[in-house]
Parts: sequence; structure tokens; C-alpha cells
Amino acid sequence: MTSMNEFWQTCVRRLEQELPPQQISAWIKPLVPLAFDETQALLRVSAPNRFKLDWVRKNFLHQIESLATEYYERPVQVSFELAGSTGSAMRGAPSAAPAPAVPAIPLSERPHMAASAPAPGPAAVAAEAVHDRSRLHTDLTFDNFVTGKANQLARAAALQVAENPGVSYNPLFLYGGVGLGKTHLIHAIGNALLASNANARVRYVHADQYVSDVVKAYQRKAFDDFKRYYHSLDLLLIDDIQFFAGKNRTQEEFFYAFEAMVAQRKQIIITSDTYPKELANIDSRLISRFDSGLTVAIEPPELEMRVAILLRKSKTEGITMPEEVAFFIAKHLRSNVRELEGALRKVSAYARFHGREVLSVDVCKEALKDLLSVSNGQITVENIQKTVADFYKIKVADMYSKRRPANIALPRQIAMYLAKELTQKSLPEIGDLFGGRDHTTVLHAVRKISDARLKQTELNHALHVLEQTLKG
Ligand SMILES: Nc1ncnc2c1ncn2[C@@H]1O[C@H](COP(=O)(O)OP(=O)(O)OP(=O)(O)O)[C@@H](O)[C@H]1O
Repeated sequence: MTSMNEFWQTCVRRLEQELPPQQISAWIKPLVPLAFDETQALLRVSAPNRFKLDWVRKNFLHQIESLATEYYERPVQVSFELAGSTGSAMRGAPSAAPAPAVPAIPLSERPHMAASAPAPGPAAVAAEAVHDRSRLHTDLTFDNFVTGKANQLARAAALQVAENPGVSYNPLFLYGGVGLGKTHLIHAIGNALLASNANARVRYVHADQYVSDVVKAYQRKAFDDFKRYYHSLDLLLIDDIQFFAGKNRTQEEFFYAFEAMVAQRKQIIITSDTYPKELANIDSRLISRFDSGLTVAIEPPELEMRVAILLRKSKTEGITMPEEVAFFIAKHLRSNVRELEGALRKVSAYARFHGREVLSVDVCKEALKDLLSVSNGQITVENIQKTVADFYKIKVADMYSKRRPANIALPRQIAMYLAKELTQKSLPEIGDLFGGRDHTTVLHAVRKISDARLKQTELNHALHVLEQTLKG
């Protein structure tokens, strides 16, 4: 038996001693351990549906993490995910595989709870059914969305749309890099709308899921049902629309859904990793539709906001985090909120394991050793190359390669420009680090980008985001 399976058996036995049998059969038995990642000390566990997933995450995460930490004799993080999904459930992006009009989990399938258990009442169960149908994650609300300069416009637009769906901005198009809160914000809009109108037909869908719904409708010859379902929604939240790239049939279907919904003043909210005109392999008709409402960016959080996020999240998790500790983490981890959440979980698992009730900077240094060594505050050319390559979704290797297509040449010139701007390196040194290029090539890139950023708003915005990411 693998050590993971052995752990799981031990874990279930231990929980059986602590919890009533109904809770064990309702929540614990349906869980399946998937894999234990030795290097990250991360245990992945699947839950059969979103309802159970939310519930176990809320109520049993710490218990299971403590047991795992005890068993493996080092701090272990547990990540729950939906059975059949590949991504981490921490991302809050449900990716269950629904046929278009999916019924909520039948009440008969819902677990029966012991009186002493943290059980949802009938109203909560009904609300869960609505949320299950909408695929909304109830934890992602405006209340727990921390605001700062980086996201205040996006939040204001989102609030406006939640209050007046279909009227103010349609579509609302939110874009920004990974882990900056786009998914959170659109769930918040859905949750707010359902709170004010429980009958509203709301649906969150990840673009990937929409693509697979189209494929299923195609295979089952069920396009009428598919259309009827999507066209009948009051609010459609579609996440990561860049995944539509090259999927022509999906784009066509979405175009019809879009036209039908907007004509009836039904609200559409779209997120993407970039602004509409920059979307690759998406039909220009769609791009112009995306741009016809309001397009707002979410930028990487500034220092104060990162601190506020850490303080807020630690409080929610019941962890005492002094401000200096929050500042320490926030100064070192700058790229996105998901990274901050990961750090917080690591630190708290470490502290629990070592019996430290109050977190200190030393505990953080120790717990985050690996993360901190990568981002030790120094801006290096390697750092710039990696950040720019990630941003433009090209390979880091293309920074040194001789390839010259425009989608590579421009990011490479941007990276050279940033290397000159943010490091002490000379032009020849930078040239060397970009695959042995001549210093005149670097000079040309620096001049070209500094001129272009004065004239092109989008380029200037991209540079601003990159500088912010690199500088923190
Ligand atoms: N402003 C914020 N306040 C509180 N939590 C936040 C905030 N922004 C992001 N988060 C949290 O950070 C995590 C990542 O955010 P989210 O999944 O919304 O990112 P995203 O922009 O959709 O990223 P991706 O493009 O990778 O899907 C989530 O757990 C979310 O709740």
C-alpha cells in the first residue's frame, strides 16, 4: 500500500473517533486521495461534487491537514478538488462537467447530518441548491474582496453591474494576469445578484467548460437545448475567454448567445488574461462585441493591498499574524493573490506543526524558504526574462533564441528595455544575457520601447503591470 493510502486509512480512522458516523459517511467517505506531491508536501484529495467540496474545505480542511502533518512528520497542505477536474479547487473556478441544463444535486442525495454536526439548515440547503445550479462559489463575495488601487475600478464596475444587471455595462470585460481576483470578482457579482433576487438565472462557466458543452451538444445533437439554456440566463459569467482561441464552432455559438442575451438586456461578464484586441485567434466580430461594453483591468496588488489581503485572510483562517509578518511576506511575494494565499497556508501549516501560536518573521523565513529564494527582492535580468515571458506566454528560451516572429521579438525587446531600466547592467552585458546579442540591438530595443510607450496606451499599461510585478 502506498504511504498516501496508508495515511488516508489512518486519517479516516482518526476522524471516525472524533465525528459522528453520519458525518463520516456524508463527508469523509466520499473523498478520494489522489496524489501526494513529495516536493511540495501537498496532498490532493477529490470530492464528488461542488457542494461537498465547499463543505469539507470549510469544515474539515484543518483537521485533515493536521492529521497529514502528524503522519508525514512535516507540514502538509491539503488541496481539495472536484472529481474529474484537473486544476486546483483553490482557484475557486468550478469545472464540474455539466450538460447544459444541469439539475442541482437532488435533495435525496444530500447528506443527513447529526444534530451536533455543523449542519446546514433547510434554508441553507435550498440556497446551496441555487448556488449549485449556478456553479457559484458562495465563498467569493464582495465582502471578502480586498480593495486597493489595483482593483478599485474593476470592483466599482462589478458592483454597478451587480446592482443594475443588463443596464449599465454590457458586457463587462475584466482582464488581468493570473491570480489577481478576476474569478473572485465575477463570483461576487453572481452571489450579489442572487442575494437580491433568488430567482435570477445565473450561471458561472469556465470557458473550457463552455467549449466542452458545445462539443457535447454537437455530439448529442442537442443544440436547441444548449441554446435555450444559455439564451435564457439573466447573468452569464464566463471565465478565461482566451480559452476560446481557435475554437471556431464555440465562438460561433457564443456569438449567438451573446447577441441574444444583450438584445434582451441580460448581463454578460467576461474575464480574460488580456484585453479584447490582444486576444489571439478569436473572431474579430466577437472581439468588437467584447469591446462594446466596459473593459477594465485588474492589476497586481500594491504592497499595502498585499498586506491587507494577508491580514484579512489570516484573520478568516483564525491565524494571529502580526503586521510586521504580513509586511515581510508582502514585500517578498509580489506577483499575485493566489501566491499570497499559498504562502499563508504554508506558514500556518508550518507554525501548527511546530506548535507556534503566533507567527514571527523567523517562522516565515523558515516556512517560505523555497519561495523566498526565488523572489529575494533582487531584480535580475533572468527575473525580467521570466516575468515578461510568462506575461506574453512565450518560452523563456525565446528570450535568447534567434527566432524573430513579431510575437517573440516584441516581448524580447520589452525585456531588454526593462533590463536597462531596472538593473545596473550595461548594454553589452544585457546583450550577452539575451543570447549574445550586440549592444546596438539592445540600444535599439530600449529606444524603440521607450518611444512606443509614450504613444501606445496598451503598451504603456502592459509595461506598468510588468514594472509593478517586478518591483512590488
Ligand atoms: N482582492 C482580493 N481580495 C481577497 N481575495 C482575493 C483578491 N483577489 C484575489 N483573491 C483570491 O486569490 C485567489 C486567486 O484569485 P482568482 O482565482 O479570482 O484569480 P484570477 O484572476 O481569476 O486568476 P486566473 O486567471 O489564474 O484564473 C482566490 O482564492 C481569490 O479569492
